[in-house]
Amino acid sequence: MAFSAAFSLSCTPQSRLLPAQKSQPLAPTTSFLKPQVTKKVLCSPLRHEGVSPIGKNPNRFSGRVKASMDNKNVEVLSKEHLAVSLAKYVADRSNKITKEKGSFTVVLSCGSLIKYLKKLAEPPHLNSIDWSKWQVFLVDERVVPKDHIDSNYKLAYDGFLCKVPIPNGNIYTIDDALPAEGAADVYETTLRRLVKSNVIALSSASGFPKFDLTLLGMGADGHVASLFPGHPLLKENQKWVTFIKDSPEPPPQRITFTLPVINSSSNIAMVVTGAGKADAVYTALEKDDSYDKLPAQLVSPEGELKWFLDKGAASKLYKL
Ligand SMILES: O=C(O)[C@H](O)[C@@H](O)[C@H](O)[C@H](O)COP(=O)(O)O
Repeated sequence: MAFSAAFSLSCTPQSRLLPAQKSQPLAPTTSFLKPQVTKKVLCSPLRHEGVSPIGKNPNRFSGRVKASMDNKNVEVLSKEHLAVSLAKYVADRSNKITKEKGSFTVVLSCGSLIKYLKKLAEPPHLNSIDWSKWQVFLVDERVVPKDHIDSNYKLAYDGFLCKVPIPNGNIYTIDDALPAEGAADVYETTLRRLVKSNVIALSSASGFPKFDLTLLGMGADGHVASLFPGHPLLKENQKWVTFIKDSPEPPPQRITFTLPVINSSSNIAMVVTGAGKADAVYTALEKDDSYDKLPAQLVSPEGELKWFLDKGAASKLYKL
């Protein structure tokens, strides 16, 4: 089969059965954040939930800090808490949607996102999620062999997928024997077949496939999937999956879901960490009216959009 559900790869089969790692106690690193008053602040006053003062200093808190910007759903957390909160968010949706429709279609981007999924592979989520109902897709993939260091599949498999009991046949990867055009066409054909067989829903609003949950990272330039700022692919509105041969970030050849497919999702979580992304986060969350929008600003799902940020990524939103 050209479009393979691949498990022929580097992670040893035994690793699927390894007991989950013992979770580390959470470090009390998150400080109480004050709204920035020196520039236009679109966020309502910060709410802090479940936090408690550290020692005698009333301005230092452990736990999580929540912000709500207009209607935007944003959580600012320490990296460790981010992984905990993201796992709960994914598990809640998995449990609810699996109960409702008997399956859960999940789209993953790669990069640093994968390491923040680690808590899903630990109790209680490891045992409470019905992994057999997961159908997993990659929002973009580099056109390299699946065992290549640049392969998104390899990253996702080694970092997450091989640690949870998702059936081999439910993970959809590119045909790495094909050039970029062919790999994109075959991936789209597979999505169309899965829509026909009701594995993937179709959005009645857009006519594009409607995944239950899309988990996205964002580059420092504001790119999502392999949709880069100013690139003509951002305007693609017919294809479901397309290709790029001049990616500004290596490797140059990739396939990617198009924006209408991403935006047809029922739920999207943007998971962004690091101070190097603070400018793009600021633009994406606070500059609704900019003319030349960043790809991340164009992410607007039919359902819910939630941002998970660490303090570094949120540092232009608030004065720390
Ligand atoms: O293939 C890719 O390059 C990824 O899918 C890409 O879209 C990634 O998600 C972002 O670049 C963020 O990556 P980081 O979180 O590692 O910065």
